[in-house]
Amino acid sequence: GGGGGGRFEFQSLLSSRAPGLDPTCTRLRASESPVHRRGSFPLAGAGPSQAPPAPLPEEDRMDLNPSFLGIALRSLLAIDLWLSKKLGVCAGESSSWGSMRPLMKLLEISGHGIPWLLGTLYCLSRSDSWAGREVLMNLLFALLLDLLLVALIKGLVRRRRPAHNQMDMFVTLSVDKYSFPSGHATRAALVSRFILNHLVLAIPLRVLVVLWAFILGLSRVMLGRHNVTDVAFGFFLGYTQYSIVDYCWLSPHNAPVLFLLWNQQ
Ligand SMILES: CC(C)=CCC/C(C)=C/COP(=O)(O)O
Repeated sequence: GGGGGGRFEFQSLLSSRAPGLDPTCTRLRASESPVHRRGSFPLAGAGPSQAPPAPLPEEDRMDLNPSFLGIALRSLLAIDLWLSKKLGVCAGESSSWGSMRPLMKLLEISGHGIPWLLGTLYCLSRSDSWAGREVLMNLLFALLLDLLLVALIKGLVRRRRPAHNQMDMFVTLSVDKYSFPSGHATRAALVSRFILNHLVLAIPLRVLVVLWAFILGLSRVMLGRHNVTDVAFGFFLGYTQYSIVDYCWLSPHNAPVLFLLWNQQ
């Protein structure tokens, strides 16, 4: 990793073990030692009358798998940090695409939770049809579910934002100091799937909605707010959240109290 954050993240991966103790090596040594002890490999000078190799004990065979997984995860993390640093071209005014920063920040506001929540509440208050109210009530439920799940995962994972990020975001919650997953990416995927499923739009507008979601996700990395994996997982989570909302769809039949309460406002 070139940047401070990347370097630190690598170091934290390495320093999670005792100094000089590489778990990969430790595992390999642990796996090798019983083999050697049992003389499973033909040794130089060993006669042909040597007994056939004893099968590896169960725990030794299983022990190799986590190290492969570990190596794969560490490689993915290394690629993630490297690519995110490369793509963070609007991270500061002096960055190579620094002049695009205001535009990226405008995009950031377009996917922020506050305009979406306030906009939905406003439309709900103006809506005069049951059908419209039902869709908006579910959009509100989707937005709140999204905020809750993202805050929960951010608080559990606690992945720091990239070191090159400037923390100058418009209204944040305390968990927003963490970066995994990107709340803008979850909202972009959730809201765009919601819109595509519940609004009748002409094809060019549908394309625009998908483009907005994609560019918003990309802009998170370009602004240096997130690593690529934060955004990729955010898209996945937002897409899945829509399935949850669709499954639990609120209607006057299954949530009559909610609709009656709103009606009396
Ligand atoms: C204050 C409210 C209602 C929402 C916070 C929205 C926010 C700032 C999310 C962080 O998004 P990223 O994880 O993409 O940076």
